[in-house]
This record gives sequence, C-alpha cells and structure tokens, in this order.
Amino acid sequence: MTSINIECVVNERYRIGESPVWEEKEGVLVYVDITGQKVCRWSPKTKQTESVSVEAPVGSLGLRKSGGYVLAMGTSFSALDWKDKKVTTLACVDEDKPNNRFNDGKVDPNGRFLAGTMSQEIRPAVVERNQGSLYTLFPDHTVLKHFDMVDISNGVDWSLDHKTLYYIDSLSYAVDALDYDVRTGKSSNRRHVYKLEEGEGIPDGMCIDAEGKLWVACYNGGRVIRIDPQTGKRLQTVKLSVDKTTSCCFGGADYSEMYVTTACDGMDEEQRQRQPQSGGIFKITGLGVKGIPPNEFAG
Ligand SMILES: O=C(O)[C@H](O)[C@@H](O)[C@H](O)[C@H](O)CO
Ligand SMILES: [Zn+2]
Repeated sequence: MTSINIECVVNERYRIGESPVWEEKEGVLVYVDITGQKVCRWSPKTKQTESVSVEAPVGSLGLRKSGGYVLAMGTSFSALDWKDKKVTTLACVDEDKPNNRFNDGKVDPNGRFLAGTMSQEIRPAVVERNQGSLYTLFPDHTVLKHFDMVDISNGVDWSLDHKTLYYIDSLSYAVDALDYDVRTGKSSNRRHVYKLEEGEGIPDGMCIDAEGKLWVACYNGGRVIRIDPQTGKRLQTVKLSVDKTTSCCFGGADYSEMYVTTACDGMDEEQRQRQPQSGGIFKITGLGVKGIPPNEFAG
C-alpha cells in the first residue's frame, strides 16, 4: 500500500477552477476558470500553464475528436480551436433566461456533450432557484433537454456499463442516478443514490473510477469523497488544505493520479491568507485506484 500524497501543482488563484480533463495525446490537464473566463492547460512535463480568455463564463469543457475543445459557455455550446484561440458557437440554450450560464459538463461514451445551466450566482452557492436545466449537445449540434427546475447543475458521469447517468444538482445535497440509454442519449427515472452528511459540504464535480465508484468534490467541504452508488455508502474521504474543492478527474500515467480543481471566489482577505492555495490545482497520488480515459465529442 502506498500512502496518499497531495500536492498543489498549479499555485494560481483561479476564481473558480473547474472541469478538469486529462488530454492524453498532449499529456496535459485541461480545465476552466469559470468566472475568470479562461480555458487553461497545464503540462506536468514543463510545469507551465497556458490559457485562452473567452468572452463569457465558461462552465466546462470536453475534448473534441476533430481537435480542440467543446465548451459550455455563457448560454451556448461552443467549439474552441486551441491554436487559433477561436471560439465558434454551435448551439444556444435558455434564450428566455438572460441571467443563466452553463456550469459543469462532460462528454458521454457515445461522443455527445452533456452540460447543465444555472442562474448566475449572487454569491457562491447562492442563486435564484430552479432556473437551470440539463442538456445534451449531439454531434450534429442539435440539443436535447433532459429536465429543468435545477438549482446548480453540476457533476455528471456514467457507470462503466454506460446504463446509468450520475448527476449532481448541488443544492439538493445529493448524488442522483438516472437510467441512461446510450444509444439515444435519453435519460429517465431520476433518483438519489447518496445524500451528503452534515459537514461534508456541497456536492460539486465528480468522476467515476475504474471500479465503478464515484469521486465527488465537496465545495466548502475541503475534500473529495468516494462513494459506492450501488449501496449508497461512503467508502473514503480525502481531505485537502483548502475548503473550496470544486471537481476532480483522473489523469497522468495510466490514469492513476487524481487532479482536483479549487476556487477562491467569495473568500475574504482573512480566509485567503488562511488558505493561500485556494484556487490552485492539486494532484493526489497513492489512491490505489485508477480512472478511465475521458470521452471525446464526436461533432
Ligand atoms: O463550480 C461550480 O460548479 C459553481 O459554478 C461554483 O460556483 C460552486 O462550485 C458552487 O456554488 C457550489 O455548488
Ligand atoms: Zn461545479
């Protein structure tokens, strides 16, 4: 058994770091700073970061098979060409809700991109309620709405057999499961599989591991927790030195390392001094479990 080691590998003050994705081809971690309106890449080899500024809050990204990234940004699904730094709109949502923006998202096993919306935060975790929806962008750029009445649409991922979609609406303090038809991209039968306990914080981003267990980053909880969606039990808690842990993904050689994004929006001077690495990117090694490679958007 190796022991768990946690290191802040990118010591930046991202306002809301989110949506970490390991891009194996380039050997880099890609992620967004939502309110900082940036798409960023960090190379563990060079220890350098690169970023592209965009014109709206960018909630999440996915790798794109044809190159570059698919973004859930403002109230649009867009494509980012990394070399030209060019953003192209693919589809728009929530056109009747000008105060909404996209939040977390992920590419499904069939190359579709799922992402949800929320009302822009008044302050962290405070929103006008029920304004968000969960959407799928298909490779032909058509959009499917799964459901509405969401507060803060957050983490998504799929079971290893692709039959279940896991989903988090943060203010429900729960992780949900839905039946997922990977052939059509439709979802049904939403139910809770894990309820967060007092003190765990607010469920935010998540990812599945190679054993089918879910890792959930807990905002204001300073931790990632590993849960068994079959039994509804928490299996493990890994605490970090900052409270605003927002999302996690596996990456690195063989997907054996975990990367965790964090935020600093909403912290006052005293809190920032107490947790100076808030907003940084952390690497956790020694978890003893691997992740799976991210899917790529097929459109
Ligand atoms: O990153 C996100 O998902 C939201 O945009 C953030 O603002 C917070 O994490 C959220 O408020 C906690 O649920
Ligand atoms: Zn989030």
